[in-house]
Amino acid sequence: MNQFNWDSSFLVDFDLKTGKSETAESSKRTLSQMKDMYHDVQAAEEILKNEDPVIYEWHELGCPERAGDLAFGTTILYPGKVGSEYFMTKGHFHTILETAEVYYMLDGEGFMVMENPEGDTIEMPLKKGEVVYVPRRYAHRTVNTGDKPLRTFYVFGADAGHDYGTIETKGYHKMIVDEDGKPAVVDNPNWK
Ligand SMILES: O=P(O)(O)OC[C@H]1O[C@H](O)[C@H](O)[C@@H](O)[C@@H]1O
Ligand SMILES: [Fe+2]
Repeated sequence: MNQFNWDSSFLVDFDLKTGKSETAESSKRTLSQMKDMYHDVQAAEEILKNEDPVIYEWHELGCPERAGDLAFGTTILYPGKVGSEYFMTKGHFHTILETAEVYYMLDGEGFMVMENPEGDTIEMPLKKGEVVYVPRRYAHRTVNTGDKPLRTFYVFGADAGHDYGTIETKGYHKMIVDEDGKPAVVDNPNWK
């Protein structure tokens, strides 16, 4: 569904408090759809016995995947943990690896966890009012270390594409866990 004319101008609503939009389509990922991304599989199974929580939702405009266009929207990542690991997005490389992205932090606190194919990693702490620049070639995942939703507004080159497979099979080098009530960056023992 594409209700916007990307060859003309248009206006769209985004509520910069809630991150929600009346117009943009919303999609969600629940724990059952991404339980294998978490380190503590047993903790994930325990939660899923009682409920299948929404981990995050995002609003997008169905931008065509054309070079030169800009895709943008918002993501709302809910607070919570699976074992000691904070709720996070699935994360992806861009299929066109040389595509950067910016995220403006509307609310909340957390980390942008990034890594490139060479294994260089960046764990950038984020708080409300900051813009994080995700450079070309870096996979990116948002982690919510706070107790309220982490809300971001994002923009990236629309032809970038999403490569989920690499992260699904290899995982990330680093993970963000709760250590005595504070977020800590640790090596992911499951990294392949
Ligand atoms: O693609 P995920 O890692 O699941 O995150 C979901 C969405 O969140 C972000 O805001 C991105 O900019 C989107 O491109 C992405 O599809
Ligand atoms: Fe991206």
